[in-house]
Amino acid sequence: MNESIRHFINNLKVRNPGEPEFLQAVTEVATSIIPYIESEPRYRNSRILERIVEPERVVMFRVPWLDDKGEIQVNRGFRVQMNSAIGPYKGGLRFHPSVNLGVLKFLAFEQIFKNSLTGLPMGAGKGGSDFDPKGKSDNEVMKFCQSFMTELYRHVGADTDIPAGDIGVGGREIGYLFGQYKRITGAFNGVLTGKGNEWGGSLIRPEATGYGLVYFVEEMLRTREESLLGKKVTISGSGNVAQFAAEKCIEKGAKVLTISDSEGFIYDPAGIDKEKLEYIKDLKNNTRGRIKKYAAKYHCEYFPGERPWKIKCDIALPNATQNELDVNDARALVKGGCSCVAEGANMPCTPEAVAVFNKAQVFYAPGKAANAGGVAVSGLEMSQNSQRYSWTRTKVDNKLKEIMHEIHACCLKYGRMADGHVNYEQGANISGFVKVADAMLAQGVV
Ligand SMILES: NC(=O)C1=CN([C@@H]2O[C@H](COP(=O)(O)OP(=O)(O)OC[C@H]3O[C@@H](n4cnc5c(N)ncnc54)[C@H](O)[C@@H]3O)[C@@H](O)[C@H]2O)C=CC1
Ligand SMILES: O=C(O)CCC(=O)C(=O)O
Repeated sequence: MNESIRHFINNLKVRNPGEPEFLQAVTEVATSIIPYIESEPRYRNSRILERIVEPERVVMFRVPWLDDKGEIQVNRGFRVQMNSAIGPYKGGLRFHPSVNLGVLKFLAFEQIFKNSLTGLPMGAGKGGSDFDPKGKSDNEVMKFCQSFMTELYRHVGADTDIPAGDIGVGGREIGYLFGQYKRITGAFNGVLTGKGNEWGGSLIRPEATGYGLVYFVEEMLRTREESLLGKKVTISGSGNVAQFAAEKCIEKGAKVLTISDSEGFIYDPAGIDKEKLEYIKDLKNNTRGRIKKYAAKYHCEYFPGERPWKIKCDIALPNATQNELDVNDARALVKGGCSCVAEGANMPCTPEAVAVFNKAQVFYAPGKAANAGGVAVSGLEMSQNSQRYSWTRTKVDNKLKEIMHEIHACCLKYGRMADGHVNYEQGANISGFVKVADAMLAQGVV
């Protein structure tokens, strides 16, 4: 680490105590951006990096609600409005007990570069609550969402800040949040994305993050004249991203061996086929049960409390949560012959794990590039809402493919190393940074 990077990170630590995930995300970006900025005095002199790590605004609020027993529950709500240089704040809401300000700042920070990479006019934000939807009735989730939106509505808007889903926030929650926004404001507009198709949603938005991830993997494989056909894939998570990543892998002729939840993973050596995937979707989206039920139904192994990275594979797709793949997992993957890791989740690989992949010259795609398909189709949902029009499934899917292709090209542009290896992390960081930095320069010191 050079002296300027060390100095910058030390200042950051002092200003953001108790926020390890935020420090991790910024350190990763600063390490590739600072050497670039040193060769571009206009960015250095206008202190773009110092400004970009400060949220433009943070809103934090009380979320009281009544549970099914009539007892009062109190949660904490947040919205981090990180950067609006290239468009209105845009990014998901996470409902999970681990949510705190530092986690949301890391996610909002990543969103700056990701949204920029999509090529669409979207700034960056992220929000959520420490509310845990697990084990709650539909009525309780609705009560919580209504209370959450009763404060959030004054800070968001179709042209100012457009939230969407993330962990614990899917179609059900977006519906309750939208209903309450409409009730309070009287406005039916595109304030949220991930809406249902009947009320302003875009076709392909539910699929977009997982499909986009697989399109990105295909782009990487194509540089080695390879395809997904016959490849063994391990996947973590069993939520929105994992389900549709698995679906697209199966469609492309790959064999999906694992899927997981926060209690453990299943290993199905015969491969998860379409029918088994439908079972997983029903289990997770409707009955909201645990993944171990899959092992009982399909007579395969279940590993309680473990993550799937010890299973030999060609491609690994971490699709659950941050820091779920550590240095030992990375070593096990490399030893098992894995040659491609693409992040469906945000920051699932620790920095030490990424170092192992780089050293072994394994393809490694950071989430801000590989999972950008979700927010990209959210951007397309905003365009359709502005036009008061709905595009076909094929049109949205083709646009998603084009966007993933372009993001891959951006990574190549700034990430190609002297030995020919592509550092996708560096490529994504610099490419995402340049557009936002130029917009900030043009808009003066604000
Ligand atoms: N939904 C979207 O469009 C996008 C999501 N992402 C990221 O993808 C990841 C997954 O999000 P979704 O699939 O939307 O959420 P989800 O709520 O649908 O599913 C989350 C999955 O992760 C698992 N999980 C959660 N915490 C865990 C933990 N501590 N350990 C192990 N597993 C855990 C859950 O069991 C579940 O299978 C997150 O990192 C999210 O930020 C990134 C881009 C867009
Ligand atoms: O679709 C969106 O606006 C949010 C997606 C998201 O939260 C993410 O990219 O991590």
